[in-house]
Amino acid sequence: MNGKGNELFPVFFRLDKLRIVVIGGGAVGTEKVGAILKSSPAAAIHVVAPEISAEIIAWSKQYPAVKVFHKAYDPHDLTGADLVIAATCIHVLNMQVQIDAKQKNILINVADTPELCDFYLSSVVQKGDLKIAISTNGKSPTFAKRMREVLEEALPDSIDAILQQLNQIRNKLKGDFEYKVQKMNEITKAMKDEKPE
Ligand SMILES: C[C@@]1(CC(=O)O)c2cc3[nH]c(cc4nc(cc5[nH]c(cc(n2)[C@H]1CCC(=O)O)[C@@](C)(CC(=O)O)[C@@H]5CCC(=O)O)C(CC(=O)O)=C4CCC(=O)O)c(CCC(=O)O)c3CC(=O)O
Ligand SMILES: NC(=O)C1=CN([C@@H]2O[C@H](COP(=O)(O)OP(=O)(O)OC[C@H]3O[C@@H](n4cnc5c(N)ncnc54)[C@H](O)[C@@H]3O)[C@@H](O)[C@H]2O)C=CC1
Repeated sequence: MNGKGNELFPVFFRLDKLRIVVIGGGAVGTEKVGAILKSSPAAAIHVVAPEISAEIIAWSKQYPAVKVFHKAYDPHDLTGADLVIAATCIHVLNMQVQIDAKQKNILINVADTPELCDFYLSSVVQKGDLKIAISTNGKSPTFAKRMREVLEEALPDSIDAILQQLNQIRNKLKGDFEYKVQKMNEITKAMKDEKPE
């Protein structure tokens, strides 16, 4: 393996509780906002740019927490933000947004400069409540996209039914933590042992 491999730590944000500010509303801004809304339709997203795509405008009408601001960036746009995505076509402007965000201790993704990112977006596989995030450590986003397609195809939609059943069992289990761990491990053992045909 090349170097130390992928050292990113994946987490899953509750975006209904956080505000995201996206600077830039062109092709990449649209791709990022679309990816966020696909996973988290209740995400509070402010998009700031002189030109904002028709798709983002449509989303701002469809999703109550998406707001658009037709204006050039200024640092006040970051007020109240928990996460920022800098996705303008102007490299020095993206760098300035990164400096401003760091000064305010806000986590930032700079679309054209992975080195300046505090976090990357991932490819996302979803089957009901099951969600799998894929990262290539920035090495090949296209590989991440293809891996998503492979997993979307390989995992049956019915996998969510298993998850729902396990949740029902989990909620009914009486006993201490150790007992629950042991019981849930027993019930799910076949998932690990069964080899696909
Ligand atoms: C580092 C990262 C930071 C971040 O943006 O978060 C980043 C950076 C960059 N992407 C670039 C290009 C492309 N990005 C995509 C697509 C996606 N990019 C996404 C994430 C990430 N992209 C993060 C790392 C993720 C990882 O670990 O792999 C995905 C997974 C999630 C999402 O964006 O929602 C989404 C797929 C979603 C899906 O379909 O499942 C495509 C393919 C396409 O659009 O079809 C291309 C063109 C082909 C190619 O380059 O491969 C460029 C060069 C720009 C230029 O050349 O000008 C940079 C900058 C650089 O690398 O310098
Ligand atoms: N991370 C990723 O997945 C990818 C990143 N990129 C990078 O993303 C960058 C953006 O590319 P595109 O979206 O295709 O450009 P674009 O030209 O489609 O959109 C640029 C956006 O920036 C806005 N903008 C310009 N001046 C501004 C200002 N002063 N304040 C606020 N917004 C301003 C414009 O109004 C427009 O909405 C490029 O540098 C490209 O290298 C490209 C592909 C994928």
